[in-house]
Amino acid sequence: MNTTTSLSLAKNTTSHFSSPWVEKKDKTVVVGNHNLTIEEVVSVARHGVQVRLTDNHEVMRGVLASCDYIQNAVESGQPIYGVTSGFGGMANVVISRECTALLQNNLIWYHKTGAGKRLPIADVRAAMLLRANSHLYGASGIRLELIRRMETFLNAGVTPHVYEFGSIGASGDLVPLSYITGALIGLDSSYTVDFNGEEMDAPTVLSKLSLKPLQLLPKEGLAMMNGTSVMTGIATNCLYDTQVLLALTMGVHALAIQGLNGSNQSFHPFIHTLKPHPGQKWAATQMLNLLAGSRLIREELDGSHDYRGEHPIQDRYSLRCLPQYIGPIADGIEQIKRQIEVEINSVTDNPLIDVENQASYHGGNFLGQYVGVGMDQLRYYIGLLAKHLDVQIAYLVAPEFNNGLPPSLVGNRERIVNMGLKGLQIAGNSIMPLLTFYGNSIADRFPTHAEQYNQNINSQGFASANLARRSVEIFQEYIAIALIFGVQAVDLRTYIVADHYDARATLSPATRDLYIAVRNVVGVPPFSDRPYIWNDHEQPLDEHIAQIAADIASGGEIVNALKALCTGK
Ligand SMILES: N[C@@H](Cc1ccc([N+](=O)[O-])cc1)C(=O)O
Repeated sequence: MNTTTSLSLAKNTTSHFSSPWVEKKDKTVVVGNHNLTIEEVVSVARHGVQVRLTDNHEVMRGVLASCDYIQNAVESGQPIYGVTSGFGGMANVVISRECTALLQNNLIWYHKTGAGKRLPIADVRAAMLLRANSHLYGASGIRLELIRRMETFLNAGVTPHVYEFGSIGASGDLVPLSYITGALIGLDSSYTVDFNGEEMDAPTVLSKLSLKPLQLLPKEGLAMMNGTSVMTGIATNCLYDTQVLLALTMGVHALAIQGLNGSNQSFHPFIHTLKPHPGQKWAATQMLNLLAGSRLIREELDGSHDYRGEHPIQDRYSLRCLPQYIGPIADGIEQIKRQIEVEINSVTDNPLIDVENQASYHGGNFLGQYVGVGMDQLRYYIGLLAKHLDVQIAYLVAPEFNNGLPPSLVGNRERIVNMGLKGLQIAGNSIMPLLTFYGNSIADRFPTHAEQYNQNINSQGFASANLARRSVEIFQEYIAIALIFGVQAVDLRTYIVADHYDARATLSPATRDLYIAVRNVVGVPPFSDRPYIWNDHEQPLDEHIAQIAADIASGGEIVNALKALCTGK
């Protein structure tokens, strides 16, 4: 078995994400100490960071003792759900000792009902890591040999094919996890995997890893499948990406405020200590940092304010109320993060074995409601962020409100046939409603008759997480569009303030890095004699959107430009 085979995830991954701020050092992630972080999961899922099962003796002893407990229970004919009984709504069926192993292998087969597209590799990798972590609490009655197979698969770059439909998030992710289990044990050649970019059947990949097909023992199939690991893996990746997108949203607003010649007074700490929600205070502080040193804003932290001709004496709400609007979103994302961290470090299985007291308990830790509700909320927050950006873009393009910028941010006004960013705004307008639509909940829409009325309450957590992945992908495109508006606006404002178009000379230091990163990524360096976009026929904006979105998705230059400011809220 070669667990050190180097991975080439970049070339074969079907994931649309890459990790932005995860430390990409060659650190091994140790599993089983009950303290996995979101960043560690992402580093394994996306960057092929190696994993190692803990060598903590207590942990290992617990795993062995839980297996012994099951063996004794089978031998003594104890009635235990899913060990000596049938499953779900057929749990009244008594399973004889002779049939207990067959029961587990059969469980995998009849859940071979996945449908739709394959999940991204990064999500399945996260799922395997979390399943192994769950089992190492020693409450599941599953052999170390089987847990080690997940370590081996992860380190060798073997990723089972899992499908996007099949889980109601009630008994955890029975169907998706059955595909992982079938591949781990080499149940049949119809279970297939991605092996560093090559498609292969499970028995073949096992032989390449010098592993033999495994027969499941009592409880093992159930222990593998009865949990939230797939939806939680997806949710972890989505949550991580959303934190980055929140930071980028702040960066876009900081560009827009400078483009609009907005005031920094509304971010004064005096205001926010009088309404001290953590998210609101965070947003105000971030905005002050993002705007510090700018030549394009109204510097009014000293409390000054002047009449502004025909314009109102204070900024409109999308600027002035930014901390109050973004605050609850930032707080909400923090709350989801805490819940996902607990879910990551949980035993999501049933029945659970208490080796110390030689007892087992029938319960429902496999129910993915925290993930279902959390991912519903995540998509809702993304929709709210998009709505705010859409308003800011509208503000930038309207000459009635934008404090002297050209209509639709036209670059070359000498050329009459020049419509500026009109088409770009329309493209953005086509995306924002989708994002608020994706903000609809799914946890409250469930099939009431699921599985003979056994799973009659269910989370839809897997569907919710899959929708969240899509929402994140769409939001990445939307932020790309918003960044183009921000960069063009600050160039045009620079011309008003400094008589040239090179905004590097006028922007705050914090947003200068972001501005330069965008210009680098689209391959249009700053000029002093023209803004980013000059004539309509000179700029392939669709290519620019794609380049920026790809950079964001891969955690590139644009994301790194905001790293110092927006981590560690
Ligand atoms: N999550 C279920 C496990 C389970 C339910 C249903 C089924 N099934 O096959 O319907 C299988 C397994 C429990 O522990 O009660």
